[in-house]
Amino acid sequence: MASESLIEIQGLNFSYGQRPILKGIDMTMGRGKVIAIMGGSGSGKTTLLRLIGGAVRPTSGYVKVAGQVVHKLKRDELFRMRRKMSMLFQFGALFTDLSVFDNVAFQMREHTNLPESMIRDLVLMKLQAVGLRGAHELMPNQLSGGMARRVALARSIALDPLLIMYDEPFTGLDPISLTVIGNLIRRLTDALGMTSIVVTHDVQESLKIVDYVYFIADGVIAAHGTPDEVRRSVAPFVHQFVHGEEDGPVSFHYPARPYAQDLKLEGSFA
Ligand SMILES: Nc1ncnc2c1ncn2[C@@H]1O[C@H](COP(=O)(O)OP(=O)(O)OP(=O)(O)O)[C@@H](O)[C@H]1O
Repeated sequence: MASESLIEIQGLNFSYGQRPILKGIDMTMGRGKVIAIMGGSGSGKTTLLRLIGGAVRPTSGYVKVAGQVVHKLKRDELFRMRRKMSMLFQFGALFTDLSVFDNVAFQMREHTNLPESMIRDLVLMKLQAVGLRGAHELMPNQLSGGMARRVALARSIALDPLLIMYDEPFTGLDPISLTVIGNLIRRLTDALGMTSIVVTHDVQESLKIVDYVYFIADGVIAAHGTPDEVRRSVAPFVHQFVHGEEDGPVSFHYPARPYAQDLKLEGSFA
């Protein structure tokens, strides 16, 4: 029987060279859920997505997707697994010389033997899901930023993935497009029974649409919980993040020696 969780991460450690980036991460992500991963810049969020996608190997521990340990898959098995995952890194650019329709059709033509008539129906269905069926003949340079993201979203669901990973889906959007993209992530996840992982700094927007949040700081899970638990949390780190406070456990200041010492040194130059 298929397990309820799509992703299980156990004791995951990862280093770039000698530098530890992730230190003993444990996570479970259920099917049909939208999960946010938040944390300061450089805390290892994108690295975590790369580990889930099998782009890099853990130093120890593992990531299991649909019951399979990703780093133990053979090359062809990994490619097959990746076909079930979509990764929207900074909302990957569209092919500029292909129409909206052809952008969405691209992977279907590459990876399936479906007849063109069926591809047409499927592409229009995917575009309908993101509200852009009427825009299928446009070229990418005729789209607004928000529309381009919706096309990228339609393209990412072309092959009915089990999992979509979004890296910063809200960056640079106006407030209306931001809500549209957030709601689409939620609705598509529900309609297609996928799992969505959203790496984001946009706390308020993501709390509206996600089922669960993990906060990463210094390579460990600093806090986790449902949006309600996160909103109510008095943990200083979570509070600072949710309320966008400049200083707190995540320091505003780059580490420095005591101020007085620097001032004294400066004086000695006179
Ligand atoms: N290929 C690489 N080689 C060496 N170090 C790297 C490499 N890629 C990333 N890093 C380092 O690993 C750390 C984690 O990077 P990562 O991109 O996972 O952070 P992040 O949490 O996604 O940050 P941001 O929110 O700024 O995108 C950073 O300090 C970064 O400098």
